[in-house]
Amino acid sequence: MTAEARRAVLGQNQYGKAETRVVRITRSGTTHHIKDLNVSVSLSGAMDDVHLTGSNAHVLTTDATKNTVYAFAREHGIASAEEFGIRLARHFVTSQEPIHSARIRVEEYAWERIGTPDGGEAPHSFVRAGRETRTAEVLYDGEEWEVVSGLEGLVVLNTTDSEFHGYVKDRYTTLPETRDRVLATEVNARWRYAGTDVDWDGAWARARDHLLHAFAGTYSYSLQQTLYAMGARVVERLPEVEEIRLSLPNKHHFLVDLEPFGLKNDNEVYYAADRPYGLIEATVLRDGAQPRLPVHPARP
Ligand SMILES: O=c1[nH]c(=O)c2[nH]c(=O)[nH]c2[nH]1
Repeated sequence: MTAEARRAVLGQNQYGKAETRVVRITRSGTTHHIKDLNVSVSLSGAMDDVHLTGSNAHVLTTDATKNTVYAFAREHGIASAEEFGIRLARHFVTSQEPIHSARIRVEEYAWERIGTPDGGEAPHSFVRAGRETRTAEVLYDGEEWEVVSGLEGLVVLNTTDSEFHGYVKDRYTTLPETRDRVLATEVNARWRYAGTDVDWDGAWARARDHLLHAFAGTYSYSLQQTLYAMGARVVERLPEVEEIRLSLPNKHHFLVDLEPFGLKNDNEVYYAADRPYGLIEATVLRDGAQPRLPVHPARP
């Protein structure tokens, strides 16, 4: 086929401002509150012309979408990442005819109040809470809503109650079987709600608690089994959740061989390897629910 005969056509497209960092301070007297978000806006609709003809007549600028994030933070405050995402998505789809759907992704960085020497809390001093981030993703097409909440970077470790044995032994298998190992992972989870009538902060906190309780409470024969227990606990205990997808890197802790130094190592000294790592991923659904969470989510 000649180059002239091969015609290109425009496929799926979206645009918007990615990673707008917005920090909102709310002051109630001398006590201050902080919300720290990274917001990505992604819009789709009647956007053929901008790609094909050079007409920008349908284009709400990415600059304006960024400004909207800041203006809404001022005007409406940020009650939760989900509520803020819903407000933005509704605004873009209902205020601009050519925009048919909006996807808002939010990462939230948690700040905790710094304690005071007398056991109280400083009213306006904060410390960033670890590496963990809360995530929210809102999709609105003018009719249907999809809200997916999640968390990333929640690092957990069990010092026992983890075995791993009975696996396939091919000619390349060298891993020793173990009846007692350290099990550690970084929990990356996203869960999809059935609707939008949800107590976003409460549901998020309950989901996080259930993930932690299942990790701590499961006697594990593999990280796969622990993953399923974590996902199942969230789906079974939170009626508003349809499905959850977990991505768990196995943060291997290898026993160090101390025999060259004449020392025994009875599960006491480990080498924490950072790579490569096993990557265990699965979706857990409410029985009968449609799987809609993408297996490979786009970033940001
Ligand atoms: O929990 C585990 N699951 C695996 O599939 C696996 N593979 C491996 O080498 N170690 C582990 N641990």
